[in-house]
Amino acid sequence: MEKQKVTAFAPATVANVSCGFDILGFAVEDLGDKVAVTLSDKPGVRVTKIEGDKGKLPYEAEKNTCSVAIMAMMKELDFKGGLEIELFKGLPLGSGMGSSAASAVAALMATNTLLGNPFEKKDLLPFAMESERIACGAAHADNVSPALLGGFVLIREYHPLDVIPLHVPRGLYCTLVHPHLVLNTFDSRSVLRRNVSLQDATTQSGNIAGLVAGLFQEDMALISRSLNDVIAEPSRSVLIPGYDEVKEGIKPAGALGCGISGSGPTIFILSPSEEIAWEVSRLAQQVFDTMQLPIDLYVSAINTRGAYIIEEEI
Ligand SMILES: Nc1ncnc2c1ncn2[C@@H]1O[C@H](COP(=O)(O)OP(=O)(O)OP(=O)(O)O)[C@@H](O)[C@H]1O
Ligand SMILES: N[C@@H](CCO)C(=O)O
Repeated sequence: MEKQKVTAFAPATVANVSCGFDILGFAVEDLGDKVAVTLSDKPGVRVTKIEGDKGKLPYEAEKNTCSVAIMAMMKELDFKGGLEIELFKGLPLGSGMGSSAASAVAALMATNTLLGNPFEKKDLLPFAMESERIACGAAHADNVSPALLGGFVLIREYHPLDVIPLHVPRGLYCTLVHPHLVLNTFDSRSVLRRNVSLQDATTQSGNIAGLVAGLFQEDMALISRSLNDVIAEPSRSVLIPGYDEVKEGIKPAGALGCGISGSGPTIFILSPSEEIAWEVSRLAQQVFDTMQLPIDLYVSAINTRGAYIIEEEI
């Protein structure tokens, strides 16, 4: 029987993971956006409801990442019908937790199911990337890929797109420290140096290769040594108060390392156990209490499921 309305969820994601600028990301559990898509007799795509955004997100179909992604999909399918979108934001905007990506991926999952699954899950990625272009000016895939597929995902190449799911080591936990600041990805990209020295390119390549090997070998010490970013972190960390203090405090407590989640201001910390992930969250809280800057803290295993359907209504 034909479905009329489908609701989907897509999780928060940590892009870059230090050394993997624009080419690596992982998904987080529980936190995320929900999108419901309903068939309509009126042709075209409309955003009819947005909750949880404090009135900040656009209803115009050409500006909201949900509708931009769906329109890219409809164009590919030559689908001329009507769709209505309801967005329930669980993620803060401009947080570095892949907020724009989660909306787009949830919208695509719901629409794909509503239309009878014309695409495999991974084939939804190009449509989600179009929405990132609208959100921040660059069609980067390091949030949308893990939001869709779950786990750690490597984008080996963009042209043509070559997306590689990686192994998730047992016991790996993540702490997210979200200072109450807004950093738009567009602005955080504009502070990046346009050129990278040969030495930095070599260092970064060694670390990304080491990180990928460390994930597959479940070698926590190798993961720890590889969490080092010489390309984006030096320009961006100065925009995040408390970043250096958190970085300094967490390793003696047993964490593997930390970095800027996506374009910030959220800081991600990787730990080899849930216990250590909670311990470093308390350390981060102390750092920000001293500065009297409010934060939200999340402790999560790595989400290996990615986006999923919550409900189908007939
Ligand atoms: N459905 C949507 N959800 C979130 N942001 C959206 C949405 N539609 C449009 N936008 C726009 O995208 C921008 C938010 O994206 P931005 O990339 O800054 O945040 P983010 O996704 O949390 O960060 P990051 O990509 O670093 O994880 C805002 O300018 C917002 O208006
Ligand atoms: N790779 C992107 C991720 C944004 O979340 C950036 O660092 O700008």
